Amino acid sequence: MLRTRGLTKSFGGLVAVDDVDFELGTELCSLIGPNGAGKTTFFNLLTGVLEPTAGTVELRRDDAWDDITDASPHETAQRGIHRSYQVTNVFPNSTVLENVRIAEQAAGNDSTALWRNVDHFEAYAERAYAKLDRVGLSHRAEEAASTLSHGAKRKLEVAVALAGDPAVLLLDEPNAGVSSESVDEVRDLIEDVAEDHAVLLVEHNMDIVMDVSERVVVLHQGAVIADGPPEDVRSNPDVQSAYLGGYEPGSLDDGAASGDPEGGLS
Ligand SMILES: Nc1ncnc2c1ncn2[C@@H]1O[C@H](COP(=O)(O)OP(=O)(O)OP(=O)(O)O)[C@@H](O)[C@H]1O
Repeated sequence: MLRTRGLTKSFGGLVAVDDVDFELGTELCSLIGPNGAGKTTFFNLLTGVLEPTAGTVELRRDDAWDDITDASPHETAQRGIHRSYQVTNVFPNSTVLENVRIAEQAAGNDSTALWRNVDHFEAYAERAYAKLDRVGLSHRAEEAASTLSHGAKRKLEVAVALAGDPAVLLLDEPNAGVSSESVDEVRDLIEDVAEDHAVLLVEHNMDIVMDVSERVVVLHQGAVIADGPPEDVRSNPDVQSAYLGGYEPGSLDDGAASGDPEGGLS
């Protein structure tokens, strides 16, 4: 579906992503690692936000690999790689539905014609409504996005990322800042969208990662130090010393495996 070869990004003397060979299939794969490991930089390279120092990014289309290393963020989105952001990134004064409809319109590459054609407008609104339904927000469709709780805004972000029906979804900490009562809903949402998308998930909550992932890739100082099923990664001594630090399922209340050296979920 999506692969990198020798992908590298340096910022001056700092190698943030270091010679990464990675391939994402039709699966739910999590990318984990301590703060500063290079996860966000890796997402930025996959989506054209940053240009790599070296290496390639390729997307599978039919039976061939397309080189998208130099594609812009807009082009990568058009080609079917969508992303949700670590920081909430919605238009607060637009309605919940408008936020997704605008994304559907942008994905449809129909941004000017749309305003002249009522049928198109309604078709996009319908698709947007379906996305809201999927994330459990259709009952808030007509409210301003600013009125949503933080957790509901994260769901809206996922709905925006679903707009245009991408093949690949990159979810950057969809659970960040979500209240503890809503964690299960976010987990269910991640599992649901993985039913029909290839998903690469960055998530610091190890209970979620170990529960939902088919595969876990661990970055440390920009390099991949482990790649495999969650149970293998969890027991990998290199991963334990670089990141997990004694993590046991359900131990998050103790602050283990939070990615934050001082404990607690970041
Ligand atoms: N634009 C930039 N200029 C200089 N250094 C950067 C830049 N972006 C990231 N870095 C550095 O690259 C390294 C990797 O950062 P990155 O944000 O990718 O890590 P991360 O794994 O996403 O961390 P977190 O879990 O805290 O989000 C860090 O040392 C960071 O300070």
